[in-house]
Amino acid sequence: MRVFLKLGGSLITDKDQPYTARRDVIRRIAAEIANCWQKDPDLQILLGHGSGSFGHYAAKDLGTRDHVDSPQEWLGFQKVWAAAHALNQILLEEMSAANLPVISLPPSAAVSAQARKPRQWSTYPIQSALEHNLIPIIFGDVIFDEEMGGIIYSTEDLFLPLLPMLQPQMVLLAGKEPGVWADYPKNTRVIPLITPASYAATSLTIQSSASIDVTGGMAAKVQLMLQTVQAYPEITVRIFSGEESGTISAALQGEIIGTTIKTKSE
Ligand SMILES: Nc1ncnc2c1ncn2[C@@H]1O[C@H](COP(=O)(O)OP(=O)(O)OP(=O)(O)O)[C@@H](O)[C@H]1O
Ligand SMILES: C=C(C)CCOP(=O)(O)O
Repeated sequence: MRVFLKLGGSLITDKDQPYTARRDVIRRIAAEIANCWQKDPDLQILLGHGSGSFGHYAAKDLGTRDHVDSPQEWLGFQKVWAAAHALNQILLEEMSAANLPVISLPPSAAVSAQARKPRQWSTYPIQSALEHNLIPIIFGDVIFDEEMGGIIYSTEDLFLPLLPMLQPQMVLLAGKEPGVWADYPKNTRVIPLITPASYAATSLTIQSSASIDVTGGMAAKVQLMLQTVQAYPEITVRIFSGEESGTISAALQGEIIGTTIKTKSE
């Protein structure tokens, strides 16, 4: 089984406190992944992580989401890069401490874009790492763009172009919400299943993040995941909370959890 797993910034950082990682949560998740990894030799994981109160805070202050031009903005671009990579370093430390064979393949060094569309990405290292039983890590990062100067790709933006080559069976997005709320921000009812047809037929309240965030929060996540299942109907997407112990391993083992996005009902 090949899985793309995103650890959302809302889970691995305190998104309301600048530059604050939740090390205890990251450590517990690393142990859960390690447990699944040891039990299932066929499990292949592309691990992605969001930027939470690291990259998003830097990007909000410096305005780097869609365009970089002036010398000042380029210095801002570097600051967002530094923030995103600082969080990646913490992830690497905790995953390595759990004996997971992680290898970080930073998108800023591998991807180039043109008018926000990925133009070039040498994905062979990711493919080769997966085939040789390593766990490649990618993360929301700054990207050099031939037209816009610099932009930011979220982890979900990065997952999308990798689908045709890597063909995962599942895309798991773990955050702090138990799923997609039908009645956000009242938050009394999680939507169990979203299909392209059900999404088109309902007017759901799916919005951006309540915290500082430059990549569109839940609204962008759901839209990108609908694109995912429309293009690759065999993929199952789950959006769920990784807050409770055992939820990441349950999702990795294929349990139905949170909100499922699929072309048809299960
Ligand atoms: N209908 C909804 N259901 C759930 N969350 C919603 C909804 N509408 C808006 N949101 C907001 O979107 C947030 C989730 O998106 P966010 O981008 O913060 O997740 P993440 O991927 O964990 O973070 P990051 O982008 O830092 O990696 C929720 O915490 C909430 O504030
Ligand atoms: C803000 C930066 C650098 C990346 C955002 O990626 P995301 O947290 O996956 O949305």
